[in-house]
Amino acid sequence: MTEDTLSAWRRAQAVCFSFDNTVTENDTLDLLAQHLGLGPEAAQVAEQAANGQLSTQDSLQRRLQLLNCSPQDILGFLDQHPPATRLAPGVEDLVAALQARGIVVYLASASSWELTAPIAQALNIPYAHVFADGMAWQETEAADGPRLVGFTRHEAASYASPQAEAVGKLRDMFPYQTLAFVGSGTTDLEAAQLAHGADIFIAYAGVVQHEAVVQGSDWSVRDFHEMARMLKKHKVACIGSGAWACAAVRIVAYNTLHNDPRDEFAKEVTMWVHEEEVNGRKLSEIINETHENVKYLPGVKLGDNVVATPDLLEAVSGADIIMVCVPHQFVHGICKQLQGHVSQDAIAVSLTKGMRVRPEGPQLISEMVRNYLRIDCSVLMGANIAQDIASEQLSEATIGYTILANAEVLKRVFETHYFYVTMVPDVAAAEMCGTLKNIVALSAGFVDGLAYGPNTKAAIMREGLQEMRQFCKALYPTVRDETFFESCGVADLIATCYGGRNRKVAEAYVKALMTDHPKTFDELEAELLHGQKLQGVLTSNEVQEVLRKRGWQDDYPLFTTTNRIVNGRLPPHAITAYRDCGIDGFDYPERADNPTSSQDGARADPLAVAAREREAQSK
Ligand SMILES: NC(=O)c1ccc[n+]([C@@H]2O[C@H](COP(=O)([O-])OP(=O)(O)OC[C@H]3O[C@@H](n4cnc5c(N)ncnc54)[C@H](O)[C@@H]3O)[C@@H](O)[C@H]2O)c1
Ligand SMILES: O=P(O)(O)OC[C@H](O)CO
Repeated sequence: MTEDTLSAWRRAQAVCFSFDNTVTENDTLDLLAQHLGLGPEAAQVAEQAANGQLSTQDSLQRRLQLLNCSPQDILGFLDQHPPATRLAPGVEDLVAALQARGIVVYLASASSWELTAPIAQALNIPYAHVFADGMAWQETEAADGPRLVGFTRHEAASYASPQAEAVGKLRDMFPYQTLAFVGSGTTDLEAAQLAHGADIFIAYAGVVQHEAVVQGSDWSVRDFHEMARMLKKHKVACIGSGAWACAAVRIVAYNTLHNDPRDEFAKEVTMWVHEEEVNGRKLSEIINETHENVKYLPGVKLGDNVVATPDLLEAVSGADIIMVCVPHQFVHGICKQLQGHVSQDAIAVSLTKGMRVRPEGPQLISEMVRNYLRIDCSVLMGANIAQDIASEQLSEATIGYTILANAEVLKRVFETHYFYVTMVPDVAAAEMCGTLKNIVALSAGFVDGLAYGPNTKAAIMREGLQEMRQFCKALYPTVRDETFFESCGVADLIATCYGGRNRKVAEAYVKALMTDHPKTFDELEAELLHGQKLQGVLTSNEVQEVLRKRGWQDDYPLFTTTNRIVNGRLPPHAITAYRDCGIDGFDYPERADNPTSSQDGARADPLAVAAREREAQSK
């Protein structure tokens, strides 16, 4: 096999298998003849065909005449020869491996539909992907009931064989860039060699070996497992190495090593590290030596098969599953660097919670990845506190997808016994929920800082969820209500409002204000998170910019009140008066220099506000 053939096999978008002696380990009509006690006679006809004394069509007719069978004979045959007993060794695994990679599998049969369909079913090939003629029956005077007289080639058939017709139709119907055909007989080879036929022909010689067919093939195999082994394995790379990135990579690295029943993933997982020095050493070197990210997820072994690199392009080299998991303000810069350097066969999945605001409007991170890298991008969102997942506590997540086959691969790479993954065809809602809950987490943190009880927090979370849904629907009208009940929706909101970093820092912000030592969010982020990043403050400013530009502020009272508290325009206890967007006397006008840019992370100075409040109180 040449490099070109291997490359075509790995690129194939569709594979069409021939039937007899290819997916089955026998010729079905010969087996039927044996079942009816006519084996030697049928073998004689087959030999004449092989010697060129009979054409394929004539040999088929001769065998059917010989069989002279009834519908009951066919049913008896199917009963005694169940499909599973007739499959060629390894074909089931190969078909499953192809389908697992999103490669479409077809079956082109010169036998009849009635004999082909059970085999297709055993291989999980949908009937719509099966090409076969039906059986033609005729009442005869000599026999008591109808007899099989032929296969119903439809009148319009302009191809020499059903296999050729299948290849021709696939070419007409679908723009597959690479179509592979697998067969064992001369009609298979002819079908593949049609003008605009298959891109590669693979001779399967595990049951019968025709020298001319082997000679005419691009690749000849005796074992379907060899073809499965030659399929490209998915290689995963993670862009990011913070707390969640590491916890997620740890799952993936475990799965590629220990939980890969289809053998579809390369064992090694690459992780891009935003390089920094920790205790005088490069973090990427520490990770590669200790298999632990001592700064962002200390005490947790990631897996020996995780390879850290500070080189972004090296990280994605050869990867075809790209996880994006960096704080959202950095994704744009990273996408620009990756543009043109990512395999066009790759798929991406964003674990990042956040959005980008451009002059023309908001942009989902998945949309940005899709636009820059020109590949499909799903999202994985959910109630996923990194440390809890790293300690293998039961958790759930939601994959939002546009292409189901990609989501299915992602589900297999992420799901494990403590991490359950569901899939929804709703990228926008899943991603926006993950983004917006970070604002509500700040609101909840204010409530905690003020030491209010569960009723108040529940009220704030309820309103938060309502505004999250309203905002999603306003921007993406096709989002589905059901998505808000998935892990990415209400569950993530609950987890974040009780256990997240945004909540923690917002609580500390209030407590610091209430003592006489107010601190900025930046100071608290550095003090409490040790390098981890707070997303809620930036997101609040970004969302507020959208609300302001569209005149929607009054329609989102909790988001707006939270934003005013974050920027020091309202005191924290205004959170409980969110319905009025603040308390009379505290509703400071918008500042002209309101910092909303997510790129530089600039924020308003709440110290000035606290000073104003103290001054007002002392008057
Ligand atoms: N931590 C969690 O529990 C959690 C859970 C779910 C989702 N998320 C989301 O995942 C995303 C990533 O968060 P995380 O927890 O993995 O990270 P983190 O907050 O733990 O760490 C911050 C990361 O940003 C990196 N960084 C700093 N400056 C950078 C720069 N200029 N360019 C690129 N990277 C830089 C740091 O090296 C570090 O890896 C965020 O959107 C977050 O909301 C986090
Ligand atoms: O710690 P937070 O507030 O960034 O939230 C973490 C996760 O998003 C929770 O699912």
